[in-house]
Amino acid sequence: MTHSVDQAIRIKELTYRWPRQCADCLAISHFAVAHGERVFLHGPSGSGKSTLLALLGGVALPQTGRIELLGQPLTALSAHARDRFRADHVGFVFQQFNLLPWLSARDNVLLPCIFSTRRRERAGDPQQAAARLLTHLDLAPALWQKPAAELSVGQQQRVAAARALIGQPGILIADEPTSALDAPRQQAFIDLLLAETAAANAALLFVSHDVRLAAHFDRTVALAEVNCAATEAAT
Ligand SMILES: Nc1ncnc2c1ncn2[C@@H]1O[C@H](COP(=O)(O)OP(=O)(O)OP(=O)(O)O)[C@@H](O)[C@H]1O
Repeated sequence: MTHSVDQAIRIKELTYRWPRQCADCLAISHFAVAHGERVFLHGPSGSGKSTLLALLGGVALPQTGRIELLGQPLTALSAHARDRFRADHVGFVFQQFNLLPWLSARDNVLLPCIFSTRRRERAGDPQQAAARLLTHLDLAPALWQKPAAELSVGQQQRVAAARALIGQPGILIADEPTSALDAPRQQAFIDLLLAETAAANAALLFVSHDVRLAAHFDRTVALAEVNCAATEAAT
């Protein structure tokens, strides 16, 4: 995709309050991530990181404000169109992986290319792209045909990363993606994430508690710096 706008992620005057809560969880006047920029976002447990990612994924909608991804305002899209947009342009690595347990590791990686023609086209040969990513993530070929449910947690995390990266989405969002990996694999995982996002000029928003990882990224943001709801709740 040709990026005609300067920011991959742009949030303006956003507020979000969970149902039945009496205070906003998020109040962000401005937050943006440029194309090709790799941002490390951190904050304590309960500070709203996953809530922000749910909004960026279009799974929840803000009560006020605007979220633009690759120049597309998410709130202007129907639920179906948001799902389509996400499949085409956003790769997610979730804390809980969300792999389909009965599908093989390789078929899980190929899923975005089934749901999105754009991802399939950008992958070139999807089978080869899946093999390349799984190899870079050090998942032995003997495991590629195994159902995801029979993989270790660390192996599932790597499959989830390959699935997010296949077909070069313009935005990659990773929520605690290295929590189940040992130190050498954490490093390999982050190296691959950075290399793949650089190759695609994709924006990377990497969320983690582990601030030791921040040094790998272009910019570090504490959610409390941009979330005024946190300031209000704390005063
Ligand atoms: N479904 C929900 N309904 C109501 N409140 C919610 C819901 N999910 C999260 N919250 C509240 O929103 C706030 C932010 O939660 P969130 O999960 O976004 O934090 P987090 O920073 O991702 O935490 P963690 O690092 O522990 O995953 C918390 O106060 C939480 O209780």
